This record gives sequence, C-alpha cells and structure tokens, in this order.
Amino acid sequence: MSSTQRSSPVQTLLALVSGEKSALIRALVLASLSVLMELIPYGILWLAASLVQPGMAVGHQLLQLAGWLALALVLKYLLLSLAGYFSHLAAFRVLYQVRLRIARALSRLPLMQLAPYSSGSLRKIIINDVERLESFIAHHTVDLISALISPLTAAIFLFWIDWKMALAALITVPLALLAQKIFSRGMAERVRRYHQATEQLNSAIVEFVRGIPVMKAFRQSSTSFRLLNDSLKQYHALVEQFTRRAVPSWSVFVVLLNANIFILLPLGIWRIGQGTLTLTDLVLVLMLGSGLLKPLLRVTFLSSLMREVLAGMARIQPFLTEQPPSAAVVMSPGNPLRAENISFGYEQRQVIGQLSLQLQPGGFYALVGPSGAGKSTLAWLLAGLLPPDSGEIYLGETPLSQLDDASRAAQFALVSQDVFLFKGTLADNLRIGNPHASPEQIAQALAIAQAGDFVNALPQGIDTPLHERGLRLSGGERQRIAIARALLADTPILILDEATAFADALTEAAFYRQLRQARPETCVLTIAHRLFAVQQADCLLLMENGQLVASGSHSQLLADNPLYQRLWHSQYQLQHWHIRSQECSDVDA
Ligand SMILES: Nc1ncnc2c1ncn2[C@@H]1O[C@H](COP(=O)(O)OP(=O)(O)OP(=O)(O)O)[C@@H](O)[C@H]1O
Repeated sequence: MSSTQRSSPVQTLLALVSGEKSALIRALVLASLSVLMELIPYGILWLAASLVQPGMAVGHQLLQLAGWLALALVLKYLLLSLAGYFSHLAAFRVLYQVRLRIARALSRLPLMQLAPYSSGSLRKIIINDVERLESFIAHHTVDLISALISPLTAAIFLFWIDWKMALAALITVPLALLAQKIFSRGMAERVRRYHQATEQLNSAIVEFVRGIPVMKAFRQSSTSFRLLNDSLKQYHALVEQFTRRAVPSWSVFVVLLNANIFILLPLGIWRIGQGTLTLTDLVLVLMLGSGLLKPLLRVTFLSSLMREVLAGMARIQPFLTEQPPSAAVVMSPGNPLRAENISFGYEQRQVIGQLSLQLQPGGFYALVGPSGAGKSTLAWLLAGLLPPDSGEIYLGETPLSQLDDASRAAQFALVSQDVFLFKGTLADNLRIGNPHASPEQIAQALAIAQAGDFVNALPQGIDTPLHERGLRLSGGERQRIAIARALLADTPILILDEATAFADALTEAAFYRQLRQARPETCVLTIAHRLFAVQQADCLLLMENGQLVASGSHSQLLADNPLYQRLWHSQYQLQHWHIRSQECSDVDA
C-alpha cells in the first residue's frame, strides 16, 4: 500500500495542492488585502464625520477623502481579481494533474479492482468529485479567507470605536454557534448516505437507459423498472428527512447571525441619551455591526462544502495510488502459462476448485464442457482479468497479479461474447488493438476473422463510421471485428470466449484453421460449444463443475471419456443433419 493510500483525505488534498503552493499563497494574500480594502470606506466615513464641524470649511479635505475611498474600492476589486486569477491557475493545474492520474489509473488498474464501481459511481468520481475540487481551490479558498478575515477586522475596528458596542454586536454568536452545532449533528453520516443514494440513483439511471430497448420490447414503463423506482424512492426519502432535520436549526442560526441589530439599535440610542456615545459612532457601529456576522454564514456553508470535497477526495484517493513497478515477462517456451491449484467463487459460491493446468506457446487449446461448468470464468482467470481466491497463475515464474494492465494486455487478448465497439470508424476500432497497424495487417486480420467480405461490401470500407457501441453492425459482425482487433494486438496468448458463435460450424472450423496457419506461435485458448469446430485442437480441456476432468486430443477423449463421448454424440447427431459428407472431408483436410 502506498503512502497516498494510507494518508487521510485532508493530507491527500494538501499533497495535491502543495505543488501549487506559491500560486495559492499569492491568491490568499491578495484576497486578505482586498478584504482590508473593504474596511477603508468605514474608516474614511468615520474620519469624514469627525472632520465635519459646524462653521468649518472642510470641502477640500472631504474631496481628498472621497478620492481615497474611490482608490480603495478600485484596489479592492483589482486585488480580488488578481486573487481569483492565481486561485484559478492553481485549481486548473491541480485539476489537470488529478484527471491525468485518474485516467492513467483507470487504464492501469486491474479490472477486478474496478469491479466494485458501477459506471455511475465512476462517472461521479471523474466528473463531480474532481469538479468540486476545482471549485474548492479556485473559489472556496479565497471565499473562506475573506469570510474569516472580514468579521475579524470589522470586530477589531468596532472594539477600537467602542468596546461595549462591539461586545453587544457579538452577543448572538454563542447562541448561533449552539444552533449550528445542533444543525450539524449527525451531518457527516447524512451526507454519506446522501452520496450513496445519489450514486445508486446514477447507476440505476445508466442501467435504465441501457435497458430501454428491452423495456420497449416488453412494454415496460419506468415505474416497472424496480431498480430505478427503488433508488428514486430512497433518494426522495433521504432528501425529505435531510430537509426536515436541517431547516429549523438552520433558520435559527441564520436569524441569530442577523439579529444583533435589535440589540445594537436600542442600546446605542439609550447610550446617546446617556451621552456616552456619539451619533456618528452609532451610525458606524450599526453599519459595521449589522453585517459583522454575515460572513460566518459563508463559513458554515463552506464547511459543509468542505465536507463534500473531502468525501470526494476519499473517493478519488484509490485512483491516485502509486502502483509498484510492474514485472515484465513474455510468454515463451521457457515461460508457459501455468495455473496452480486455483479456486474461485462468486459471492461465496465456488465455481472453480483447485484447478491446475499449463498452456504452451503456439498451442491450440479448447475449453469444452457442459453449460455452467466454469469455462468462461476459467478463461477470465487465465487472462488475469479475475484474481483467483486461492492458488496462483504464473507466466513463467511471474505471478499474473504482479503485472499491471499494460503488461498484461501486451501478453493476452481476450475476445468475449459481449463485444464493445467505440463510436468512431471501423478503422479506429481496429487500431485500438495496434495503433500502428498497416493497411495490409488490417486486411490480414479481417480476413482471418472472416470479416474481409462484409467490411469490403460496406460503402466506406474500414472508414465506415460506427454508432455508439457499434450498433450499426449485427452481433456476428461485431464479434468478427472484435476478433480482428484482438489479432491486430498480436499478443502471444489469444483467448476466445465463445467469440466464434456467429459462424456456422464450417466457417468456425475454417477460421481456426486460418488462424493456426497465420499465427503458428500464438497460444490460442478457445471456448467453443460446438465440438465439431475444435476437434483439430492440440488439446481439449474438458471441464465439469469447476474441475478439469480430462484433457487430450479429440480422438483420445472420444475413446476414453464418457462425458466427452456424450457431448460429442449429442452434438454430432445434430451436426449430421446439416453437414454434407463432402464438407466434412473439407474440414478434416
Ligand atoms: N458474475 C457472476 N456472478 C455470479 N455468478 C456467476 C457470474 N458469472 C458466472 N457465474 C456463475 O458461475 C458458474 C460458471 O459460469 P461460467 O460462465 O464460467 O460457465 P460456462 O461453463 O462458461 O457456462 P456457459 O457455457 O453456459 O457459458 C455458473 O453457475 C454461473 O451462473
């Protein structure tokens, strides 16, 4: 675990802004000076009032004071603008760094580490939490310094004018603080639950939008979508509870902060009557005192924002973790892929139990077995996309857990049943596998993936734009593009998880044959339901109930293994209806 992971959100925040210390200090100093400028008009007013005496010509001095007043105001806004400039500079630099680190972490973190995050919660971290950081550095730091310095200097000025009136101006503070304490009781927990509910709502909305085609097909409405409905209800209940609890004490707090005028005014008038206070002083005291505590409202507001910033910081933190340097290893005859006694389960239910196997470079392996035997799970484990609960998978002597995503992706390409294509052209999608692929390499990969013909038939060929998630293509076409993309990555290990389901048995067999001819060094592990297509594999790995129950060539298993015999005969009888003997001999050739 790195130091970033161990540190608190406050420490992480400070570490992030420490690189921009000088810009931030400048911003805070300038903001403090601008607050001081705010007080100058009061001083000038007080001076002007004490200058004006009956029968004295003070026009020239008053004009001079007016000039100073105008200068103070101009300076105030100039200083505030400069403070804003420096705070924004610091904020955008920090924002850039944080987003860069999150983007790097997302591409590097093992998928399993990202598995607990829904797309809604990830979106919230990358957009909302990081944006909040920007608001905090660019605006709230400057606001906070003004909100603290302004009442402090105003109070000092008030004490200098008349200490009794100053005390009277502050008399509501303890009461307001008490109300605020009541207001913030249990706040951290409420804010945490509020964020949790927002996250759930976000995820439910994303899922709802994704499921719209299914909803339409089954004529369901949004209210019958239980997840969204439950999340909306929970969110609504939380906000209502939050408001009911917060509004009364918050109102008392706000009223008390503005209530000192009701003490200052009668007290001031009484003291003028007593001859212990001048009218000029009372006017000044009222002007300064009535607005004295308002900035504290901003402090309260900012402290609740600060809580949100820190909560966001805690969510961002795992993405800022420095990863230990990744091991570098390449599959080779001396470095096979080995699973040693691996077990894996989903939510306490064991799916793979104490399984060991070894895959050699250039080998063609087919994982076969009944539905639910654990074939896909094993494929994902072997590709390093799921970590085993116990046991270890090694490439050579290096455990897969020591590879970062980039090193892992350089060794493994996995094509799953669920193909994802990005918005862009077909070529853009193919080049994700290899950004520097030549047109010849792309054409070869498409040809092996049995996609050459349909791509050439498209009006713009590989420059055809795809809609989001490749929705313009059929499921089978998407699978072929995904295979071509994986082939372009040219990794030593290629894992196909029912990726050839698009094809009929003959095309599937032809695909494997071409793949073997074009990529003899590649270790291919395929999951295929149709045994017919993979009978040419070097080794069939037969799985049942999460165990590797037998392995060997098609003819060996057919001769020795009753489970394989059953699977083969049930499928062969089916195939026999469709495949003419001439075509069979073509495949066997
Ligand atoms: N994400 C998941 N969460 C919980 N259980 C899962 C998950 N994925 C798979 N399973 C369960 O694990 C078991 C093995 O599934 P797996 O997909 O690995 O089997 P398979 O042999 O590939 O099946 P098929 O041939 O039908 O695709 C099944 O019982 C399945 O219900």
